[in-house]
Amino acid sequence: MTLDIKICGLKTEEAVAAALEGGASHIGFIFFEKSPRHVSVAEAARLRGAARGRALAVAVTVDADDASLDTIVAAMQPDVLQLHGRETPDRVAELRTRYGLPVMKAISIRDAEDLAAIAPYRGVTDRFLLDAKPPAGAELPGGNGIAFDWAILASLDADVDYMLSGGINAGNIGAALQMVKPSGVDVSSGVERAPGEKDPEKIRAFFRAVRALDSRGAA
Ligand SMILES: O=C(O)c1ccccc1N[C@@H]1O[C@H](COP(=O)(O)O)[C@@H](O)[C@H]1O
Repeated sequence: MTLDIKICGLKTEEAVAAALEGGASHIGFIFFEKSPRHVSVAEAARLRGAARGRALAVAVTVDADDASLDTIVAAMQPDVLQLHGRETPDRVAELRTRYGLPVMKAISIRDAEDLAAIAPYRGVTDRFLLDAKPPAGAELPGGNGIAFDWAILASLDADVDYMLSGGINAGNIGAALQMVKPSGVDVSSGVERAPGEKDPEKIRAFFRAVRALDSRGAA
């Protein structure tokens, strides 16, 4: 199975181009005003245009209301909705039906007990995004550049389809994929030069690191 790679928090044409050239399967746009990666709906719509047919565009939202989601979906036409807040299973099911789009529900992980949060969403989310739990007092529910202990995932049921997220970068992707077998990985601050500023060279380095694993049959 090929590993999906999502480069998240894109704000510039240059960064989108680097992600597409690297072979990203997904590109993510953040609709969360407190984030340094926040983009306007119009900008995301423009940037995702370049990727149409090359990578799936993911709208990342945090407890967004229907009016905001209607605007995002109509203007940007995402391929996937990433729900990165406290959306309940009922809300996830409702949004999946309302927009007819695949949904990826983010679950925050710090300890093995956090895996219990997965079960209520089985059957209502198309895929999980397993991300590190933000530190106490953090403003952002994701994009904090923190990895969790991937060994925790050893007890996960084999049929849980997930992207691995949280503090992934070119330097640790090899170790991560030796330990766990996600269907995809999601990278944001690990390919930045400063919060919210993607570094095309770091994006390229990330893809080189994945390809090196691929040639050893590890990805
Ligand atoms: O990146 C953000 O600013 C963000 C804001 C609100 C919700 C989610 C956000 N990012 C998501 O978190 C993962 C992990 O980020 P990182 O690699 O640890 O920096 C990222 O891929 C986004 O999906």
